[in-house]
Amino acid sequence: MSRILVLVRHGQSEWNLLNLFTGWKDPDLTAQGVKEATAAGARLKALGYKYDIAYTSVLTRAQHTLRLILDQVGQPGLETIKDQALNERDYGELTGLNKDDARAKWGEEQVHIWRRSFDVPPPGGESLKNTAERTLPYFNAQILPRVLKGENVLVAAHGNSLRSIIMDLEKLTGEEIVARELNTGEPIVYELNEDGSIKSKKVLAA
Ligand SMILES: O=C(O)[C@H](O)COP(=O)(O)O
Repeated sequence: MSRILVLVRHGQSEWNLLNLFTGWKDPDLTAQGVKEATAAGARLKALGYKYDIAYTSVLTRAQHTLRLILDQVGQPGLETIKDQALNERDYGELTGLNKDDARAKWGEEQVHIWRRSFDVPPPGGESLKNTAERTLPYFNAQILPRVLKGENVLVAAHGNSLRSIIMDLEKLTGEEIVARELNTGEPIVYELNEDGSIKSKKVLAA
């Protein structure tokens, strides 16, 4: 029984490339993002796992990443569940703004607090803590039980929705998780024990 859980942030999106706060907006992958997702799939294929189910958000960049990975691992028809609980954190009024323009307007420190504090939400948006309040109930009710019963599960989602899940899995503090950067298209492969603790963890870096 292998109990594999793969978490992967989508490949580079059009708005990542333009340096815009994205949140719940729905840009697709860039050509570079397509390459990253395809390469992530090839690295997963080399591990040789077969997956029982996949989960993703309702946003195009995560779904497209998942499709490219499933093609690579030879499971293009795998059952996939899409849920907005896995969406990126909502960036509120920052959505669509250039990150450098936002720093010029509100100051470097304030923008850093909005991006990397645990519980200070940007105006009208979600903090990482607020994001965890929707991702974790979903993860613990829908995704984790499938892994614990011995299935292999792939999750393609977003920097901050995945951070909130990683925080819980790895038992990190708010301070520790906000310091963790997730690269686009870089799968993290966990093998879990029966009680949900981590047996092994591999980061499949490019
Ligand atoms: O929504 C966004 O803009 C990014 O995907 C993540 O943003 P961050 O680097 O500020 O967490």
